[in-house]
Amino acid sequence: MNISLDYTNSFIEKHELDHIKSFICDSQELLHSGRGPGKDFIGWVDLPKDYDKEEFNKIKEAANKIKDDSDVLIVIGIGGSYLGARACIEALSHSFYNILSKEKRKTPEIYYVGNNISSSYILDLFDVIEGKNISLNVISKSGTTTEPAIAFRIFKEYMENKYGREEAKNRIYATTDKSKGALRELTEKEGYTSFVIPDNIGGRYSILTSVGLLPIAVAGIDIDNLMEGAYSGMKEYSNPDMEDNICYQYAALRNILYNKGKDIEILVSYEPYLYYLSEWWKQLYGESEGKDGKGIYPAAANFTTDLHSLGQLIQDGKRNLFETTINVEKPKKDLEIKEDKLNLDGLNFLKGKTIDFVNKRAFEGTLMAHTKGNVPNIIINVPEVNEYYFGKLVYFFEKACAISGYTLGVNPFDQPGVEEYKKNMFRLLGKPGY
Ligand SMILES: O=P(O)(O)OC[C@H]1O[C@](O)(CO)[C@@H](O)[C@@H]1O
Repeated sequence: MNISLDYTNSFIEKHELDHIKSFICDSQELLHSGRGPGKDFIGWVDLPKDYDKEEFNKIKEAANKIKDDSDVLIVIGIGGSYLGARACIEALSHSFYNILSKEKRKTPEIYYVGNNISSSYILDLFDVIEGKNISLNVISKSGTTTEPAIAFRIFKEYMENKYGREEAKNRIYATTDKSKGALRELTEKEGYTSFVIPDNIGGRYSILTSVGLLPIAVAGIDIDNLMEGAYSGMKEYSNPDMEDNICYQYAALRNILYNKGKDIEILVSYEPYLYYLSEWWKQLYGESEGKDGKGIYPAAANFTTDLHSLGQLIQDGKRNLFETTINVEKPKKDLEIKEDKLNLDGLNFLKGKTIDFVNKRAFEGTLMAHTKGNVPNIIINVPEVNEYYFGKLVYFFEKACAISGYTLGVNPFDQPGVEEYKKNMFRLLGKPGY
């Protein structure tokens, strides 16, 4: 059992892969030699082996304390300081995690703030957490991002009013740079328990650092197995021979398709619990590749839901897109369809089949239809969604993104374009200096 790649429906010929091979090889050399653009942000490459074990144990201790003394964990962060934790927690926890009874869930409810600037969202959350014991994890590498900074100001005050300043300090956990930034300064001043985001790992590559791991561990997810899966990916996906490396093949296929005018990639899944994995993936690929007037637009769709909304466009619209489907081979749970005496819905032909059996036929039918509609399809088969394979899949996407970005000729580790909206917003808000 392993993650595998199927590109038999990608409309890509062998000679096209042969042609791009040397470019992929150069990209691997750039990344592994540490001489490529953005070379100061490649700490994630060896992270699954070289991670700070002391910090890792500190994360587990803090997670246990939060599990013991809190009904709710509030996670403040945006982009790479938010999406990884949420992607993992949603993928590996109950579909209705927060509203499950405490006896069944056993771990704190988890809510995310600071990922938007909606006043209604914050005020509605106050209603949800009323009367509950709270811990707060504020996550920001720069410590200056507006959305989480505003949310933290509000929730810090909330915590201090609820618990008093001393106990609030006991319940606030800060994840930030080791020495720089406003959040680090505040953390030192207040004496919060804090976690370090390594200098050489950018936000969108930080899921397997304390950024993702603390909330993930609070949700009761086994972070040892997660790292083990990532480590397996680190070893397997460093094979320089593209023919034996599915991660490099994925990077190659995307570039070939992009060069043929397919500049939208739809990441498809048939499991709603993978919704936030797609959101995480969107940031990873969007921020890494979308620059210098280039880049594939990373879109996402959840089937079969979106077959009833986007399906028409994918089947018959402009042929500028391709699909990458995450196919979960073994469902986490399954249930059988029973016979109905009246059979008014005409579904008795499915008697004895399972819901996942139907889902898989929907996948196969869609693949056939979209391929017939000239949509190139790449399939990533994942044996099952558990900690191990989730960690491995994360590493697969991270490594493929770096290799794909270098092959595209961009620096996959910067994001200069994100500053533009901030400058305008600050000027409109009257921030000094803008
Ligand atoms: O952790 P920080 O510094 O608050 O940054 C959050 C996010 O903002 C960005 O810097 C820009 O969107 C992302 O790269 C990053 O993931």
